[in-house]
Order: sequence, then structure tokens, then C-alpha cells
Amino acid sequence: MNRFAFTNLPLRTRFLVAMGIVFIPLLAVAIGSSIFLGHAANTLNQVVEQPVYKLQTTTRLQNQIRKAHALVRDYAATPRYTLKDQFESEARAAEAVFIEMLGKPFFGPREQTLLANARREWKDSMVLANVVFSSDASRATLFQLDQRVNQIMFTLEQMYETFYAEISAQRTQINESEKGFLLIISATVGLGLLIAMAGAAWLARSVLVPLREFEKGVAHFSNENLSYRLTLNNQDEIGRLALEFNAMAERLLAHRHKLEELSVRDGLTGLYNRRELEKRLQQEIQRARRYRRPLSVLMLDIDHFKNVNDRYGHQAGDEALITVADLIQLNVRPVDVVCRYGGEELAVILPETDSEGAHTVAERIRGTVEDSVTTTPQGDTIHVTVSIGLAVFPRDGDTAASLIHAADQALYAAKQEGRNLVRSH
Ligand SMILES: Nc1nc2c(ncn2[C@@H]2O[C@H](COP(=O)(O)OP(=O)(O)OP(=O)(O)O)[C@@H](O)[C@H]2O)c(=O)[nH]1
Repeated sequence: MNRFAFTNLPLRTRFLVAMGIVFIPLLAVAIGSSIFLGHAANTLNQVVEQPVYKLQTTTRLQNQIRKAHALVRDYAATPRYTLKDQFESEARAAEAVFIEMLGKPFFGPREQTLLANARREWKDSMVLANVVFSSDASRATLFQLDQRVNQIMFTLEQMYETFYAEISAQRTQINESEKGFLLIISATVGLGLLIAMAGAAWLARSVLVPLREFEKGVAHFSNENLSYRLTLNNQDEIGRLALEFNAMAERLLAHRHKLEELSVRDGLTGLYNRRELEKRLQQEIQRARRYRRPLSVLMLDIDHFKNVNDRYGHQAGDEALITVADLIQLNVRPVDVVCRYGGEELAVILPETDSEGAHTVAERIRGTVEDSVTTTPQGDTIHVTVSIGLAVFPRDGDTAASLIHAADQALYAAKQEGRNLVRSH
């Protein structure tokens, strides 16, 4: 079965289809039963109606013949004309029954033959009866008549036997069709159950497989793996839910990146914060030690910054601080790490940079800041300078703390010597 096709169906339609599939066997059993029952009722009608008719008419015929025979015997004993009239009436009735029976197509060939024989015997008997009624009957004629009538009775008895044989044949036929019915019903129910099971499995699979995928996704989320995405191509409600799930994961991941970024950055300048400086400096020290590479650190402080705040206001001071931070970033390489160490004090980690290189960078920064101005929103023009202290690994310190301390001491020296200067430890 094409998985794509049925996962495109909405769940509601899918449930309805599955319900329909479950009802198919019931419908099939109902249709099969009604067809069979119609057939069985027809057979039963034949079984019941035809033999009953045959038995009834045969009995009627026997009675008629007995009655007519009795009238002949009575006449022979005591001749009376009324008996002859009665005989003729009974004889006609018997003949009518013969004609009626012979006209029925459901009498089998053997029955037809027996019936024809009986009728012939009856015709012969009537000839003998007329002899009796013509008053010259002898005892021998009566004897012959009795024999004929007995023969007719015997023939009709034989017909009974054929009826019973017919009934037992029909019973066998009913048993056969009963077996056939059971077979059809079992096959229909079996097939129906298979279809129902397949329908149920199809429905369960179309819902459970995506649910398992969701379960996996949620497990990844619990383990803080926000980059996991559900790979469901369903076009149904579950597919839409999966899309929403993935979009939510995307948003959460973006928020997490933002939070991570915020946790390592300074809100005012956008530079790395002090904690990140210490972390990165430790990493750079390890790297420099392992690969015997140069590493330098700069500590920068804006000169007379208190005066800037006092004169132009704290906000203008902030603007100046941001300008200096931007200028530093413009004057270093992308691999260099610029941080706000605290207040108006900034720091720069310079990987792969020796004392000479660090000095060049520091001078460049100092010169650029000296040459620049900050224009505040109020229209004031602020001019600041920076003092820079420089320390080199491992000469001036072989730990993060000792290296920062050394750079700080060099900065202090720069301040002491007049500010707007670069000094090494
Ligand atoms: N506007 C602003 N001012 C700050 C910020 N952080 C620290 N300051 C100010 O920077 C000034 C630092 O003053 P000091 O440490 O006395 O030093 P200075 O005035 O810069 O003088 P020197 O460092 O000796 O040249 C203080 O007035 C602080 O309030 C900040 O984020 N924004």
C-alpha cells in the first residue's frame, strides 16, 4: 500500500474509512445470509409443498377409487339405480384427480409411469364395473374388479415409496446446501476479519509510526538537543503538528543562541564580558603553552573618564565608551578577543602575537582613539584618550590572573607616566 497516499488523508477520513472496512465483513455476512436464506426457503417450500400435495392427491385418489369400488360391491349385493349414479359421480371425480395429477410437471418420470399404469387399471376397472351395473355380472367379474382395484392401490403405494425417496434426496440436497452455506459464511467472515485486521493495522500504523517519531523528538528535547527535527512527510493533522513542532524547535534554538550570546556579552558595548575574557584567556594560554606560540594581553582604560561623565553626563560617557569599544574592534583581527573588563576598563587578548606585535596593535588603538571624537545626541563633541598596559605570555605571567595582573600594572605605569601612553610590564 502506498504510504504517502494514505498519510495524505486527514485522520478523520482515515478513521471513517477504517470503520467502513470493519463493517464490510458484517455487510458481506448479511448479504450472503439473505441470498442463502432466500434460496433455502425456496428449497424448503419445494421440499414441503410438493410431497404434501403428492401425498394428499394420491390419498384423495385412493379414497375416490375405494368409494367407487365400494359402490360397485354394494350394487352387486343389492342392485339399486342410485348406486350406479353415485358410482358414475365418484368415477368422474377419480378421473378428475388422475387428470389433475398427470398435469403437474413436478411428478417424476417413475411417478408418471406409475400414475399412467394406475389410470389404465382404473379404466379397465370401470369397464368391469359397467359389466356389473349391466346386471349380467358374474362372481368372476367381481373378483377381477377387486384384483384390478388392489393393483391400483398397490401402484399408488409404490408412488408413496417414490415420494419418500424424493424427500430423502431433497434432505440430502438441503444438507449439501447447508454445508455450502456454512462454507460461504466462514469464508466471508474469515475474509472479512482479515480485511478488518488489515484495516485496523493500517489505521494504527498510520497513527503510531508518526507518534513514535514524536516520542523520539521529545526525548531529544529532554536531552537538550534542540537541533533534532522530525522527519514526517504526512500531509495530515500529524504532519501539520510535526511542522509546528519543528518550527517551535527552531524558535527555541534561536532563543537559546541569543541567550548564550547575551550571557557572554556586555549589554552596553556588545563586547565580551569579564567572565568570557577569563575563560577565553585560559583557553588561549593552554593553546599557546601546548604549541609554544606567542600570546599577549592589553588592558585599556579611558583617561579622565570621570571628567567626561561630570561634564557631559553619564549618557554621553556611555557614547564615548561605545566609540572606544568600536574603534578597538576595528583595529584588531577577527581572532582577537575584545572584552569589557569592568567600568571604563577594557581588555584585548591577542593570540599568536608577541611583545612587538602587541605593542604595534596597542599603539594603533591608542592613536586611533586619540584622533577620534564622539558626537553625543545633544550635539556635544567628546574627545578621549586611552592608556594601555601590555603583558606577554609567559614572560609576564603564565596564568590568566597573573597575565591580567601584569597588564594592569603596566596600565598603571602608563597612567603614572602621563596617560595616552602604551606601556609594557
Ligand atoms: N558613562 C559611564 N561611565 C562609567 C562607566 N563605567 C565606569 N564609569 C565611570 O568612569 C569613571 C572612572 O573614573 P576613575 O576610575 O576615577 O578614573 P578616570 O576618571 O578615568 O581617571 P583615570 O583613569 O585616572 O584617567 C567613573 O566616573 C565611573 O563612574 C560606564 O559604563 N559608563
